[in-house]
Amino acid sequence: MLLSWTSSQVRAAEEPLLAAGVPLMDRAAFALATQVAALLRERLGRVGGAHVAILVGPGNNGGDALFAGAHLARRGAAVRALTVDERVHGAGAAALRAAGGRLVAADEGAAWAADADVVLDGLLGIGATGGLRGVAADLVERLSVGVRGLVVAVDTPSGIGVDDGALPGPVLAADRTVTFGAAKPGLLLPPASATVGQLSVVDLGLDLAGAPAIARLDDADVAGLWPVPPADAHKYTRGVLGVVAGARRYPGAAVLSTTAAVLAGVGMVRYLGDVGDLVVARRPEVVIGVGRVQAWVFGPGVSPDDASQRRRIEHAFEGVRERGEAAVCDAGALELLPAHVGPHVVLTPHAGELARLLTTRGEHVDRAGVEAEPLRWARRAHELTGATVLLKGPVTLVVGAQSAVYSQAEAPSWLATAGAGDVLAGLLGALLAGRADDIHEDPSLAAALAAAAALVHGRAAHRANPGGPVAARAVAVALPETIAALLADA
Ligand SMILES: NC(=O)C1=CN([C@@H]2O[C@H](COP(=O)(O)OP(=O)(O)OC[C@H]3O[C@@H](n4cnc5c(N)ncnc54)[C@H](OP(=O)(O)O)[C@@H]3O)[C@@H](O)[C@H]2O)[C@@H](O)CC1
Ligand SMILES: [K+]
Repeated sequence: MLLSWTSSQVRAAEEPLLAAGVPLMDRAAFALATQVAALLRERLGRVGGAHVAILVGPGNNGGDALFAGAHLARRGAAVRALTVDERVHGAGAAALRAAGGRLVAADEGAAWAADADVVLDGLLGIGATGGLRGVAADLVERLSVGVRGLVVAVDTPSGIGVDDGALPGPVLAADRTVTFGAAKPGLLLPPASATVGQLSVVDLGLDLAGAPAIARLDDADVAGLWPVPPADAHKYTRGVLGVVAGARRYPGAAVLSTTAAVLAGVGMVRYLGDVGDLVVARRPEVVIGVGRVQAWVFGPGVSPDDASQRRRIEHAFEGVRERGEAAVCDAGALELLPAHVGPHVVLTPHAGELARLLTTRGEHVDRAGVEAEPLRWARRAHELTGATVLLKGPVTLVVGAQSAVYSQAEAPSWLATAGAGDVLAGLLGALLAGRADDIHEDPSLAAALAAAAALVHGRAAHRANPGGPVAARAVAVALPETIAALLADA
């Protein structure tokens, strides 16, 4: 599991080590230089003679970059540091000069940086207040037009909202971010997370206190959460999922959500709706009609003005309230959500649907507003409804009980396709049904399961067609192998 910690938590953990004389900056800079040298060897076959540009801000972030530059200069790289402020980390600048590197003013070095093999962005780290200003902002705007080489961000892409993932000004998008001590929330949160590239965390031996801000599950976590049937399992002990989905106008959503649930390995799926004939023709495992269930999927392909589906969903919500059945509330069912539910109900809106849901509850926000501050609005929806909220997007965020926040970024952009949400709903429903008793005991588990479903959804899309277009049905079909691979590697 990747955990992230706020800048003040990181500073608090650094303090006792710095007081004890632990050379944190040396460690950070050495690890950074080692990674950059490896990238140069990969790209050019050598470090000697490579052109390395360093963007140097006024604080310790610039210091890290200068010391890393000194290491690279000693290995034969041609290193130029572009300064944006009169203040420059003194010892770092001296080390770079002693190693043969040069310091130049930003406007003098910008063209050289645009053509360098690697650009190290050490303008700002956790000391950033607001977006980049002045010369630093001008330099980044100029380089954002295009740099030939790789961009490596030092600790964070300079100028992101380190704790909230905001993009308050220009940011040079990185190919890789080498972050020190611990990941920071802004590296995992949209929209800033889109500027991070590949994330690498350098362990500085920090003893981080308090709860981490945001988590990202990995494959082993998901394998640990998966409801693997014991030897004496039968279909009812494995969980029964009720699915209220689809209509004559939207039959595909019913087929896709039930298919995903069956292929994710639930004990049984009961379908409620008007297209049972089509569902059974595609998935003969599905049982039509009412009966006892442990969890529900409401909403894929349901219009709120469909009176019969509406009745079924409203009736089923009584079971959710009275018997604590877990539920996925998706698409059309979001408009049928009762005023207040518990975290065992997982909402799965995209940004536009979340904006609508919030608006009906008195908030003033539109789709663009949700996209600019997704964590803020997912949190708000959790506070207002009591539900666990899974906000779909290029990065999926989950906010649940006990301040749980997850950020999952496995989905390829190809997964932004019709029907993908129906597959996610069915897959998540299968997980909720399979762990219904545990959710009963601890409703905050629903958030971890929602994050797990997002990871599996993304992995299944990769497996269905690595690096290329993928149809929703193919994602569902890839689920059994994807889950088996996760469990085998655990
Ligand atoms: N702590 C440690 O032991 C370790 C820390 N490490 C490293 O230190 C980094 C943190 O260093 P830091 O605290 O010096 O802050 P940093 O990010 O360099 O920026 C502060 C400077 O930027 C300026 N500035 C602020 N906002 C601005 C803006 N929008 N636009 C323009 N300028 C702006 C601000 O100016 P001021 O507001 O004071 O006028 C101030 O001068 C951390 O990210 C990691 O890389 C590692 O070596 C491991 C050990
Ligand atoms: K930086």
